[in-house]
Parts: sequence; structure tokens; C-alpha cells
Amino acid sequence: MSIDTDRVLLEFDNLWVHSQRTINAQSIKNSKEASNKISMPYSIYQKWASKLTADASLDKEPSTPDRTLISGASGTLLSGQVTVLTGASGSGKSVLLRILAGLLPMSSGTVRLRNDGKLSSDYYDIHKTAPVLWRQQVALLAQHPQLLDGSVLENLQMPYQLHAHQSQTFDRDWHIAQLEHLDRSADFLQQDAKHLSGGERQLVNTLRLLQFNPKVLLLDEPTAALDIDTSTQLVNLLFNWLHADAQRTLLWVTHDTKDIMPLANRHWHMQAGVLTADS
Ligand SMILES: Nc1ncnc2c1ncn2[C@@H]1O[C@H](COP(=O)(O)OP(=O)(O)OP(=O)(O)O)[C@@H](O)[C@H]1O
Repeated sequence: MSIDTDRVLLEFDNLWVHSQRTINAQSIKNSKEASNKISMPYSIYQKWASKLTADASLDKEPSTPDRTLISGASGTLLSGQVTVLTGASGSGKSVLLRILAGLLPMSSGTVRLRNDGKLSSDYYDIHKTAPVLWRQQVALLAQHPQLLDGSVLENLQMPYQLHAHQSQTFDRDWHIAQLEHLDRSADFLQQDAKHLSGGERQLVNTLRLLQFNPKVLLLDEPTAALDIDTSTQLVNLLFNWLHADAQRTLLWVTHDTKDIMPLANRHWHMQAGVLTADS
């Protein structure tokens, strides 16, 4: 299948992100219009959109000076590959991931995702794609997962109530097969999410994302708070997912250069908002 590997799945070009000024009247108007069009986006999108409305003074200059968070970042994510992103705290790694996931507005630049569907364009453009559609394909796994009250099963099924996933069917057998890889029986589905350990919460959060088959998975230090065994299980889960389909890619932010770096195909580094790639 060499024809399918090393293809560009996602590319971003000349991304600039500034604090404050990125939140302007036009970006709010665009986000509201996009939100209206898709009728029921993820709650995180709604929270973000309402925060923009509450925080931003639409036609006024920002009250604090502009700060450049990302300076002209460009890069490509290739199919079947793991790209590791390192950098000091505060260098802009999480900001880059949230931009690529469509969770933060950028000041300028482009992000494009390969489209193998029957639409006329070969790529989805982040600026022209409904956020909920974008996030189905470019998913962000954060360090601290948010679970709802209820069982593991209810947490996994919850996204199917959203408009975006109403045409899809929850696949219990797929989850049970994944749980077997994680040394857990089907009984795990009935556990109360409130009583899960931090590691178990992360596993549930990961399954909740993977069940929708994203093409691009953005990982923001997902193993940072986990013990070694759970961390190993999560890494195995993520690599099984990556290798199950040639049209997938991982971008992995980590400070753990000992365990994760040897698994990487490529290494990027962020320093004060400037992204560089090892040759
Ligand atoms: N929405 C935002 N608006 C303004 N500034 C932000 C926003 N999000 C992050 N920042 C700032 O951008 C800088 C980079 O933050 P970021 O979270 O990307 O760092 P990081 O490299 O992921 O660090 P760490 O390794 O500690 O997680 C920080 O100074 C942070 O305060």
C-alpha cells in the first residue's frame, strides 16, 4: 500500500496567531454564522463561541497589547506517520493544536485537510468548512478529559445525540474489542464515570474520539498524568488506531522525549511561537 502512505493529509501554511486581535468582529460574525448553519455543534464549540461574545469588545481596540503566539508556522502531516512536537512550556504547542482543530481563530494563514470524498475540491479549507464537520476529521485529545455524569457507556453514546452524529450508529462491539486490548471486560461500560481514575477517564475520552474515525488526531500530552501501565495501554490503543487505516496521522505534543520520541517518524520543535522541523 505504498501508494497510500506518506500522502499529505493535513497542511498548514503561514499561520499567525495573536492574542486579543484575533478576536474581532468579523471572526465572531463568521463563527456565529457557522454555528447557526450546523444547528447543534459540540458543546465545546458553543462554550468557545459564547466566550468570544462575552470577552471581546467588538469594535474596540484590545485593552492589552497584541502578543504573537504563533509566528508564520507551516507544516504537513503525512498519512501513517507520527509527528512529535516538543518545546518549552508556553512556547505555543497547545495553541497550534487548537488552531488546527478549529477551536481557536487564527489571525492569518490556511489549514487544509485532504478530502477523498466526491466533492469537487481535493481539500477541505478550514475557513470554508463547518466547525463540526472539521472536528469530526481533525480531533483533539486533551490532557484532562471532560466526562459527563453517568456511566462509561452513556459517555460514549452521548455524542450520537448531537446533530452531527445522528446518522451514525453506536458500535458496542467495537468498544468491547478495544476494551479487550486494554485488559478490561465489557463490564467497564457500566462503571460510573465519576469513579474512574484519571487514566481510565483518558481511555474513555480516547475511545469517544476514535469511534468517529477522525483522519487527524492531535494529542496534547495525553499520557502526562498517567501511570506507566495505563500510559502503555493508551499508546498501544493510539498506534493500533493509526495502523488500522492508511489514511490517518498523529501529531503528538509531549515533554516525554524518552518514551514517545523513539516512536516518531518526524520531529517538530516550537520555540516562542516559531515552528521548526528536524530535517
Ligand atoms: N486563548 C488564548 N489567548 C491568549 N493567549 C493564550 C491563549 N491560549 C494560550 N495563550 C498563551 O499562549 C502562550 C502559549 O501557550 P500554550 O498553551 O500553547 O503553551 P504550550 O507550549 O502548550 O505549554 P505547555 O507545554 O506548558 O502546555 C502562553 O503564553 C499562553 O498564556
